[in-house]
Amino acid sequence: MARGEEEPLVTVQAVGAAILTYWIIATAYNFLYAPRPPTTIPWVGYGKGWFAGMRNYTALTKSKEWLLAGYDQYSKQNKIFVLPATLGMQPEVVMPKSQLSWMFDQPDHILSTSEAHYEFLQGDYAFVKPIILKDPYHEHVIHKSLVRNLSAIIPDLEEEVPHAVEAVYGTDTNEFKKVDVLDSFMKMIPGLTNRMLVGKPLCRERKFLDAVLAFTMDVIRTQSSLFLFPKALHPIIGNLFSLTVKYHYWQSSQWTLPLIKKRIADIEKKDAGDPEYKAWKEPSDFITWSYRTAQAEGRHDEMQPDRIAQRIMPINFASIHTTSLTAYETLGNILSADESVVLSLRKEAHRILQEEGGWTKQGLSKMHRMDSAIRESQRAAPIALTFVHRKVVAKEGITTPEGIHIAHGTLLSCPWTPLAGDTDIHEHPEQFDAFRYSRAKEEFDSMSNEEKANVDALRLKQSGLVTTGINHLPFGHGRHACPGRFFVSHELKMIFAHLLLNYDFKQLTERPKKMWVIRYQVPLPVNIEVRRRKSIWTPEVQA
Ligand code: HEM
Repeated sequence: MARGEEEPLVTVQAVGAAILTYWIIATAYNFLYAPRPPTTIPWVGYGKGWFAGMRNYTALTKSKEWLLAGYDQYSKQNKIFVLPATLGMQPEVVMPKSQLSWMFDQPDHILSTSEAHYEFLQGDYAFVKPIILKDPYHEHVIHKSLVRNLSAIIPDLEEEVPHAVEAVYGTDTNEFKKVDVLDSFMKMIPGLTNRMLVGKPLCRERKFLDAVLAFTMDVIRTQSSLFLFPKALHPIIGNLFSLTVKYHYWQSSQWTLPLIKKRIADIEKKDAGDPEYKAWKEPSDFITWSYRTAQAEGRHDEMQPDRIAQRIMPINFASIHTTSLTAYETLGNILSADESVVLSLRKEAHRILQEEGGWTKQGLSKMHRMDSAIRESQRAAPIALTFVHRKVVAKEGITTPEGIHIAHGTLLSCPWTPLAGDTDIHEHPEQFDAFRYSRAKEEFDSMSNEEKANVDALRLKQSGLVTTGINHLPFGHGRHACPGRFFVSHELKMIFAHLLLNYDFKQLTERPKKMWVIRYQVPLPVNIEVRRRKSIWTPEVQA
């Protein structure tokens, strides 16, 4: 530099260094002040101290190993332990099986589900407005209405499933088509979910479905990225990420708002006794359920069209990825199992369809084999290491049955993956045994009445896809267990029945591989070959 020339105060390097320093300090501050489980209980991972904490933070592929080790060492002795924080995720106090019922029994003002969801899903930014997850009224609506209206939904699904399947798997009866399994379900499920949420014809509008799907991806991006940023930066970064959330919501609302407004106007006319509406029957979908529930409960805020339109989005979020992943695991598992599995499932679907003349609630409840194959897939290929989180919201904290005090703000969880693979609970848990849960039921069905009298039929029912329990947590358990699971059960059975009866599949040579990053299974691509059959499968015309 020439003499007399002054060095600029602000250089690119100086700004970069300042940002990096701020980042490190703010992240360390977060790390220090985040609610920390007591150090008096065991921690798995590299340990509890500062240095160990930093190593835990960056150990992206270790959580599974740690959780399994903690489960063997502590859960089996009925003790809690801590799964450390990795990459901005909170540390979790993992509850042993013996304390799960206690955990599920705690009231919401002591252990909160919605607070755990709010924090995990970055509710300040990820769902258009914070109120959507702060007061999850859509969950209340689904809890109250979905099961009650299932019978009406079945004929809708029966009509929608062939449409959704054909749009993705095609109708070519000559050539096998290569299909990416997860991608295929991600294309099918939104239409089916939205048949229940907004009805036909909107559930078939590709631009609307694309907006909804883009929204769900925005949520995942916002939620997972914000973990990487210090909390002090969330108002800036979170609001930036939420721009795409708002944009895709806005796109979807161009379709939903006119429909909701028209529905409300129709309902008001019907309620006012308009003679033209005497024969009008309000459609049974999420729009009507939301409006009617809010009306009955005097929730004027929840009767507004834009609020109902916003509430459609988190339900789509709760449905699309979970259902698609479950279907992906199931298809991968049944196609890589012995060929007799597909044959057995086909025989069952064909028999029930013949008996019932179409899909009915009764017929679907008799699909024991398919029910078992889906439930077994959930067990054999869990999508997350720990499930069903609860946040301690009691200001004074909570004391566990072991007598350990856990502070306000701490996260509790259930060790789902270790439970699913526990040899004390399941015989040969490493195997995918498609009919693990249906053999006893089929045996029971073939018994005489005298023989049946000696069997605990209730126990048999408890191994159904929709039955939750401390040994089976893919749909959660207790008051907050997934209210969508009854819909999912019908939806998936109809999809698989339709696929197996109308399409041929080439078997997979091995079970799809799994990869775990932090606490989640990353679905690796599974490609299958599929061809439309010339005629529906029957035991007589198999080829
Ligand atoms: C295979 C598909 C699905 C899986 C694996 C699944 C899983 C779960 C789990 C584990 C929970 C409990 C979370 C907790 O206790 O912390 C849950 C809650 C919930 N699910 Fe699902 N879900 C699925 C599909 C659906 C569908 C289709 C809907 C809507 C129609 C839905 C709506 C909900 C709602 C509203 C809640 C919150 C319940 C509450 O907190 O009270 N889910 N789901």
